[in-house]
Formats: sequence, C-alpha cells, structure tokens
Amino acid sequence: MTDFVVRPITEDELRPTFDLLVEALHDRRPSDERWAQADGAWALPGKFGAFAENRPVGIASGFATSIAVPGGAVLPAQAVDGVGVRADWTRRGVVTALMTAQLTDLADRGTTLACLHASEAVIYGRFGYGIATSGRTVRVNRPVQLREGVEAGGAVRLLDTDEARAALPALYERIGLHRPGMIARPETWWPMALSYRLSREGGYRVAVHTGPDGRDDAFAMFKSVDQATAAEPEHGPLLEVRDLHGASPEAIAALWRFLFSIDLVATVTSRFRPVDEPLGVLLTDPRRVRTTDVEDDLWLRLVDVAGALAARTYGDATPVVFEVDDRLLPANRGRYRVGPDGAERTDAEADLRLDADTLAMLYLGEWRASTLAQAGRITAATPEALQRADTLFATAERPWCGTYF
Ligand SMILES: CC(=O)SCCNC(=O)CCNC(=O)[C@H](O)C(C)(C)COP(=O)(O)OP(=O)(O)OC[C@H]1O[C@@H](n2cnc3c(N)ncnc32)[C@H](O)[C@@H]1OP(=O)(O)O
Repeated sequence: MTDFVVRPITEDELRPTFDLLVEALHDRRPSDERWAQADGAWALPGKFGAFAENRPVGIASGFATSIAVPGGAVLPAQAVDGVGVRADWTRRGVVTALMTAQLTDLADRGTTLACLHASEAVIYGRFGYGIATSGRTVRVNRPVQLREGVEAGGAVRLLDTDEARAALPALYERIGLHRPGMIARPETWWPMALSYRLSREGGYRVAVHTGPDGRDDAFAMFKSVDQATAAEPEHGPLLEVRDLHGASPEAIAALWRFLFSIDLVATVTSRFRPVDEPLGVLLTDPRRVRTTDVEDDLWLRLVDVAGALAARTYGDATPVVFEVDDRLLPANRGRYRVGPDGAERTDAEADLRLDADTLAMLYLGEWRASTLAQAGRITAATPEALQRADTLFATAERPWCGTYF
C-alpha cells in the first residue's frame, strides 16, 4: 500500500522542498538572504514532490535544457538537478515513484533526453540512466613552462561580480555546445551558480580571455585555497579552477597560460575536465600534470529512444539491429536498425540486446559496445556485430558536459 502521493509541487511548497533536498544532501538550509539571492532559480516547472499527510517527504526536480549529441544536433532534454527523500522515508519506494512520474511526464511532453549528476553510482541505473560522460581531476605542480608554439595571443582580464553576471551567460552561449554532452544553461541556472560562488564567502574570481580578433572567447572561475601549515608555513596556495570554457583549443590554452602564471601559487587543480584535454602536452614537462581522479560525470536517459537514435550521426559500418528493453518506459521497447544513414525501428532479427541504461552509455560515444559486452551488459549474436557497433557509435572527441547542476 502506498502511504504517500506524488504530484507536481505548488508555489508555497518551493522552499520546503528545497530545504528537504539540502538536508538530504547534508547541507544547511539557506538563510533568507541566500534564498533571495537565488532569485527564483528553484522554479516551479519540472518539480514533482512526494507528500505524506500533505508534508513533503521527497522531491525530484528538473529544468528544461538542451544537449548536444554526436553530429552536432541539439536535443530537448531535462536536467534533473535535485533528488532527495527525507531520511525517515527512505527505502519505501519514494524515489521510484518520483522517477516514474518525472520520466512519464517527460515522455508525454516529447522531451528526448534526461540527464543528471549522481550522488551515488548505485541509484539511477534501475531508472534507465547510464554513465554517458566522465570527468578528470587534474593537479598541476608549479612552476610550469608552456612549450614554444602554444597560443600566447590575446589578453586576459579579471571581472568584478557585476561584470561577470552580465558577461558570462552570453559568453557561454557564444562558445556554444561544441562537444557531445554539453548542455544549454537556461537563465535560471546562473543565479544559483553565481550568487554564492562570487560572494565574499564563495571566494571565486572570474577571468575572461579576449582573442586576437578582439572578441571574448574563454572564461574561468578560480579561487585560492590556503595550503600553509605550521610545518610548512610557506607552502603556497592552491588555485582551484572550475567552469573553464573556451571557443577553441587556442582560447582554452591561453586561459590556462594565465592561470599557470599567477604569482605565489604552488598548485593548480581542476575537477571534471574533459578526459582528453591535452593539458600535459602544452607544457615542456608533461609530468607536471597529474590525473588524480576520473569520475562518472553526466548520467543520461534516453526518454524517446527512437527520436534520440535518429538524431545523432554514426560511423561507417554495416548496420546493426539493437533490441532494447526498457522497464520504466515500455513504449521504447523494441528493435532499432542503426547504420551510417541513421536509425529507425525494425522487425529484423536482433544482433545485440541491451537495457535502456546501457544504451545511454553508448549513445554519446563514451563507451564501446565491445567493452560493455565484456561486462555482460550487451548480449551479442556474433562478435562481429559488436565491432560494427563500436565503429557506428565512435566519436572523434570524448563527450563532456562541463556544467554542474
Ligand atoms: C540527481 C541528484 O540529485 S543525485 C542526489 C540523490 N540524493 C541523495 O543522494 C540524497 C540522500 N539519499 C536519498 O535522498 C535517498 O536515499 C535516495 C533518493 C537516494 C533514494 O530514495 P528512496 O526513496 O530510498 O529509494 P527507493 O525506496 O525508491 O529505492 C529504489 C531502489 O533503489 C535502491 N536504492 C535507493 N537508494 C540507494 C542507495 N543510496 N544505495 C543503494 N541502493 C539504493 C533501493 O534499495 C531500492 O532497491 P529495490 O528496488 O531492489 O528494493
């Protein structure tokens, strides 16, 4: 018997459900001042609550965005930005009911994809989400020297808070969704991201690079973290870089050049960088760059499998027929023929069988079908069908999201 109901939340339930979410994530409820700074970013559309005796016991929140897929198409998507269940209501099916309501609603409204960042990797596979991008943590020990020939043109300037608020949304939009996995940032994303980070407490500063053509083409946020200890009082600060984006590899390299040049810094770190970012090879000594972690980043869910498969491009190989199982959205079940000319439903015999979460892992090009088959996630009629799938789904660049939500 269900002793809770799931429904879209109402205006006066916004703050109680936000409080519930931050407590589930072991954060503190926002003060009135911080809630005001968020400036309506926790908005009504896309939020389902679970209620017992009219009090919230669970929340699944999302906002509408779009996501770039291989080949350059940008598809309608929902970014699921907050899922939490009150501690005294966990393991009673609350999140299952919320995920079912949210995904069914997205399917009814014709949204093609859903995506999220997961607090734990064991939660979302059962709802058809799969790891679709990875992020690398880099640690760079100064001093470093860039190789001759690395872009040195243009200029970098620091923005004050008001300038950053005014400039960054348009700059991100102009840089564009140039890698599969990148998402559009709606207006409501920015206040939540900037208000705290750019405050005195948040401590982040913003650098913008202007290219030789006089146009701004890259930006980064960074903050200094004290590393001095009693034993090492002169240990220089660590520079934590986040949200670094550029319109071209040259613009990104020019911004790294600036960040590596800041005086007194001992170490530069950044989390969730693209796994294939060529940072080490910019330097005369590539060993100065260490990869200290590689983590799952964006989890993807194909809400409309036929629409999603038809929208991306594929490599050159003989077509493969996939049989997809989808427990939560049964309309997606069936066989799909995927080839260099596109993808469509078919009645032909299946070459490969897989679940919705595994298809999501393949979709942006992060994983090879043959690797997933080795892990028992794909059943193949022949090994050769796996090789064809590897070629069809391969992408030139690793997918990357680069936006935290
Ligand atoms: C996108 C984001 O916001 S990510 C943030 C997710 N939120 C958090 O991590 C906050 C803290 N955790 C929570 O709020 C909750 O524990 C949630 C949301 C993770 C899970 O909610 P619940 O209502 O407990 O999940 P529900 O009861 O529907 O469980 C469904 C299944 O998943 C399993 N499951 C759920 N959470 C976990 C977990 N953290 N670890 C292992 N298994 C889990 C359950 O055991 C259950 O399995 P079963 O179907 O085999 O019985």
